[in-house]
Amino acid sequence: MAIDALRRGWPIAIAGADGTLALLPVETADPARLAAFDPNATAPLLLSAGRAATLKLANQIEAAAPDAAVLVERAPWLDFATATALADPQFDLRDPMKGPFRAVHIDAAEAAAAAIGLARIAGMLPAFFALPEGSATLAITPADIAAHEDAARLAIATRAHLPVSGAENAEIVAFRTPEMPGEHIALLIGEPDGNPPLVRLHSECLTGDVLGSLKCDCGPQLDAAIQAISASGWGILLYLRQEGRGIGLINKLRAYALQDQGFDTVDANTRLGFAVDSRNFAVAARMLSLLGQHSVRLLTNNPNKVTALEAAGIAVAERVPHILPANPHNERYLATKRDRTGHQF
Ligand SMILES: Nc1nc2c(ncn2[C@@H]2O[C@H](COP(=O)(O)OP(=O)(O)OP(=O)(O)O)[C@@H](O)[C@H]2O)c(=O)[nH]1
Ligand SMILES: [Zn+2]
Repeated sequence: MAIDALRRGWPIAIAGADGTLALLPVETADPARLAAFDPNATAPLLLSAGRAATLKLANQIEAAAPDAAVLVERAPWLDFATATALADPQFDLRDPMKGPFRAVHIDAAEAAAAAIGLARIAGMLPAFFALPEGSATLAITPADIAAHEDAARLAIATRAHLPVSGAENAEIVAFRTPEMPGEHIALLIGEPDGNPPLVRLHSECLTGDVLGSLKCDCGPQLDAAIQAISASGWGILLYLRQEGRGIGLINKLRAYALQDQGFDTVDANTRLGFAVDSRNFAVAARMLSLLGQHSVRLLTNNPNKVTALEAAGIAVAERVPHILPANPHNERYLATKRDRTGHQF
């Protein structure tokens, strides 16, 4: 409901333990909606720290996590067009920013943090006009927002035999929660043989998986995972609906536009105001345990996947490298993964 409202450019309110915020999303608002929401033009701008640091907003923000909340004072000249330029990095290089901007204290810190998280879940830019709101307003809570990604709420919805080109003996199992927009999928390949299954956690990548994008390694990794699992006798491919490392397709494509300007995959995420990796691998652990698997051999080059799975209660008996040949378009992306996000190549 809240995601729907934000996409339509409607204000929402979030009631946290330390206060409530009424929020109008910058991405889908317009000057008329802003005037209706904030007739006195006093609402400060809620941004994320990554975005604020990019705008050279305040020194102390450099140290904050990229997806921490920052409140920017509403200077008289900070109109809707300026707010859009602050929210959306696509014009950063073209339009030098106005300023100076000043960060102000956030009273409703829990609601502010939840708002930044909700923007990511909704696949939108993390930027809102924010007004303090009395307790009479109908508001959602941070817990309502967290429920969207609560692995414990996942359940198996249905399962069916699904022969695929790389593995004829396969079964698809679909999972969902009441809140989450997308369904996660497991593809069970082969017959259990008493050994821990060979498992691949594949995060959705529409551009790579469906269109054959050469910018990343996802498409070839998907095909190779099915082949490797099939060849190993038995195992499980989890297809996780965590497009763009959890920021959604539109935001990933915004990150690609920044990469066209020369930023790498890490800096592009930060400039947009997101963490480098927003994925929640507790979801994968929950799926495996619903499938009765508590120990796996994991196909990955990403040590964070091993750590996250183990933290969520799944033993990783072995990490099996999953390295595919580079091409001229993804060479830099793979080098960035090696040099900046700890991937082992
Ligand atoms: N935000 C963002 N996401 C990207 C980019 N390139 C690829 N992705 C996403 O990254 C995810 C792919 O990561 P994976 O291959 O599952 O995992 P990994 O962390 O690279 O680790 P491996 O298991 O070693 O492959 C998918 O959700 C892609 O959509 C990018 O430049 N920006
Ligand atoms: Zn990809």
